[in-house]
Amino acid sequence: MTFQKEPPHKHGNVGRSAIVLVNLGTPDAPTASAVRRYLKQFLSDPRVVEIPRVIWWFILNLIILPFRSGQSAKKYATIWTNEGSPLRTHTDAQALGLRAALGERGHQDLTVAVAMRYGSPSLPEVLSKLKQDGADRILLLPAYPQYSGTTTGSIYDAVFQHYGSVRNIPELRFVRNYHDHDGYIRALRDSVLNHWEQHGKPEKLVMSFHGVPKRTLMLGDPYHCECLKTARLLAAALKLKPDEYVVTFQSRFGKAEWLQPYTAPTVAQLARDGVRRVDVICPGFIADCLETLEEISMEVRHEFESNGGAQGAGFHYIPCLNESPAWIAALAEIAEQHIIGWPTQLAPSQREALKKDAEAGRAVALQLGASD
Ligand SMILES: C=CC1=C(C)c2cc3[nH]c(cc4nc(cc5[nH]c(cc1n2)c(C)c5CCC(=O)O)C(CCC(=O)O)=C4C)c(C)c3C=C
Ligand SMILES: [Fe+2]
Ligand SMILES: [Fe+2]
Repeated sequence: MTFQKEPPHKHGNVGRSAIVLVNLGTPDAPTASAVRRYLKQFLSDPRVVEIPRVIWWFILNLIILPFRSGQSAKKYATIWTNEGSPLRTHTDAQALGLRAALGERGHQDLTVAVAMRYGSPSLPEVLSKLKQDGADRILLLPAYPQYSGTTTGSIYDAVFQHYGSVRNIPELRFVRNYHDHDGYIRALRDSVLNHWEQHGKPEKLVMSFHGVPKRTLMLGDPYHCECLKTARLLAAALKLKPDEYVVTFQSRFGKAEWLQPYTAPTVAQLARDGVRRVDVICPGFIADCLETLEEISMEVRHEFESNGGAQGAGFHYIPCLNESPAWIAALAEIAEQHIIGWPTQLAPSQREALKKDAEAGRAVALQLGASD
């Protein structure tokens, strides 16, 4: 193991605190080549696909990437905006909102950055940049309310791997989950109630979560339990009776069994059963993306309508929390609960002292021949 060359430690420099909002990632463009690059990195992660590496290499490179890249690119094209991928723009907006909300709570000495697990801006590049900027306390805040080894676990992997070659590692803290956090549940409840105030209440609320292979549940992944707990808390907050909502799992990939019941067939059955109005919410996604805007709002809507559901007004997709004020406030609460003890609330005199310390540190470093 070789460690990166780093400037000498700046004696007396208290350093900065930072929060990194980490989301899954998205292609750089809605083209087959950009989607291929993204899917290759994503689907090569052994946390995401647990098939022996050699076998999977052939399936991925000879079957999945050649066929899926073009198909997925067409889907991405239907949701792409002038600003780019919705997942990326919502995550950026959330980080800006979080920075402002924490500032209002007195945490002015705090950087908020965005990183993506796959694609850009990558975790290693963001963590390196934070180090250059003098951050020596970092909170990693995954954009996943429910923990899964396939998502949250993989972010942890990437962070550990990055620091494996770093000599002077910052203090690291990780948010593991917030599937039952009051602020998150309240933000979801408000979003549903706002929708119902404008459009009336449906006969059935479908709470659709991204699926994972059923095998991961059997092997100890807590994701399924955490989804069910979120659903139960949201139903209670909305005072829903058990027959007024259903929990489903979407985005199945491959031939193996995934968590059931599946979203699309469930919604089709509701239409065939004569349910006249269905609302779908995706509480596991905090930012709208391909899986919500295309799969739910287009494909699953089509399932509903082509199985006898009312055209147009019978199917409603309730958007993700995105940058809604209630969600930004909840994010700030979640972050604040994880940065206890960090010097982020500085009085002007303390900030002045910190600056002097940093300057003194720079002077020492210069005497030692450091370049910055
Ligand atoms: C192949 C296995 C996959 C697992 C396991 C998986 C878990 C998982 N994913 C999310 C969140 C998102 N997934 C998104 C897209 C997406 N997911 C998979 C596959 C698995 N996901 C693929 C192949 C894709 C790419 C699109 C496609 O080709 O169909 C997205 C959207 C990204 C975007 O750019 O908009 C999100 C978000 C979670 C939360 C999760 C497990 C809990
Ligand atoms: Fe996924
Ligand atoms: Fe469970």
